[in-house]
Amino acid sequence: MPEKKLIAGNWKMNGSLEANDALVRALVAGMRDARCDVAVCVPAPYLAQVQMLRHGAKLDLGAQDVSQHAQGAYTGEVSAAMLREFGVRFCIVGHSERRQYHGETDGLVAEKAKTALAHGITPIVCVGETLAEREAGKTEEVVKRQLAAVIHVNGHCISEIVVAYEPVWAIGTGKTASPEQAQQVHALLRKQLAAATAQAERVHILYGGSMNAANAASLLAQPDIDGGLIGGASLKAPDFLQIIAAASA
Ligand SMILES: O=C(CO)COP(=O)(O)O
Repeated sequence: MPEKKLIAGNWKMNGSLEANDALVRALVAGMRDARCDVAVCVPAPYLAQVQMLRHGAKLDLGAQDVSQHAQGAYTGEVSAAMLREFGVRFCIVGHSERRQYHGETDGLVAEKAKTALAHGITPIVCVGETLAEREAGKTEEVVKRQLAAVIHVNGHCISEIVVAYEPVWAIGTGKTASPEQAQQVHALLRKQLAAATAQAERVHILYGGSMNAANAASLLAQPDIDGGLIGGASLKAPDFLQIIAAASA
């Protein structure tokens, strides 16, 4: 497993100048002793604000999506080069909300991951099954297919990605995968990475889906859970700081 765990907040479409200011100041003040890596993935209009607020702190900046195109006539899109100008280190790609509401396919997600890597941004590649897929016994098939698309496109630099296992049925529902359920899938993903790179042990595989202050420690204790991608609980500084503390233990 990687040397340090990674705790990444996904703010989704939440925040305001005022709320972000209070949240980031509280995080920066509260995470001085963190022994894990910490990032917040913020809505694009707030990148400049958070870049300024985090100045000098160990808090890394992330985005929630990136265009697969370099530049040009793509109204509404944000390029990887633009993200780099704001000091973005991570970018979520293929979140289930983008797959579900914006029709993102495995192929598109792989293109986005490739574009991010080409610009020195670490893609946080999200995979995960829906409830119907889990109940049909298709969890393994689905996550393998989603990860395979990214491995296939990225080839040799696959060890530079972060993978996030986010079972769709656990996102924003308060239903967390049990540590054993999550570990089972994480171990499968690790094995799949190991078939593609000798560096699979270095790759962070994060768990996401109703991770919170109460359940973080037991999830993070699993051998193949190298951190978390946290939605709701990343919007409350005390909760997010408790998760950071659990990952620092
Ligand atoms: O989708 C998620 C992170 O990307 C998880 O969201 P919640 O933590 O709100 O369930």
